[in-house]
Amino acid sequence: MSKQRLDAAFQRVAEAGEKAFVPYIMAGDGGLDTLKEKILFLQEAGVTAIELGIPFSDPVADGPTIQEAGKRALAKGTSLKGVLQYLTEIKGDFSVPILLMTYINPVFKYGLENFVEDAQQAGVSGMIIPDLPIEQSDLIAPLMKKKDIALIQLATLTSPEERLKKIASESEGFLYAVTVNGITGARSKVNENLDMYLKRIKQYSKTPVLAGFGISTPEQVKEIGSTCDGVIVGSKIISLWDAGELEAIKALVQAAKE
Ligand SMILES: O=P(O)(O)OC[C@@H](O)[C@@H](O)c1c[nH]c2ccccc12
Repeated sequence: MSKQRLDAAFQRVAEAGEKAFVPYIMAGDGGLDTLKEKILFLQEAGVTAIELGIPFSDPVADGPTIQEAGKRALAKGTSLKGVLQYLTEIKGDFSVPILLMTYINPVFKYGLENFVEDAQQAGVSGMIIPDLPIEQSDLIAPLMKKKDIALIQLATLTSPEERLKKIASESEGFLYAVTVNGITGARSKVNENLDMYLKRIKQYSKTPVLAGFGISTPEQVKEIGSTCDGVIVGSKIISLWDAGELEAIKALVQAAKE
């Protein structure tokens, strides 16, 4: 369970000579009862893990596509507690590792210990908390270690070298390399200095390095994947799912395998 499931998934990808592909979806978008169907579809498509977003009223890092998905999920009454309860019910029906992406505020409201306990019960493998800086991660990291849940850290293009080293050495599961300065959302052009940046963090990191933000085509998956261990795609997955373009989602996942 938990973190081992994630580590094993990355190991399988590496052994197969492929790149990891982690889609982001918003929990409760379309109603929480559609979540199992999405998880099973993505598992079947061959994703490495799923980043499951918890909707939040003040999502500072999210671009328009994810903000809208969050609003729809909140309108359906989705809460952190509800998501963890639902996962606890369905966790026996799939094997793909689940990573929760939540802002820290709902976690504080929940209560740190209860949250980590319930996340473990729900079978969660890892956590991404974008507004919890590494300097403050001691608040929750020891609790998560005890429950064997990975705390995934984010590196950004503007992180100073020393901080980058700290982030890279402390990240668990994988290191999330944010590839743009700004918010989430599909972009047509890839940042030109990306190559150097990804190579640099790869040197510091003991875990796989996955690039995310602005990736939206199979070509970008291949191009960016070639300089790191895999990619994360959020906004594009959400808009393709909304449009019913499931084949295009499969093509994105497939691009990481070629
Ligand atoms: O949507 P994009 O541009 O493909 O980026 C991934 C991103 O959506 C997902 O990882 C994410 C959604 N919300 C976040 C907040 C912070 C960091 C990461 C995220």
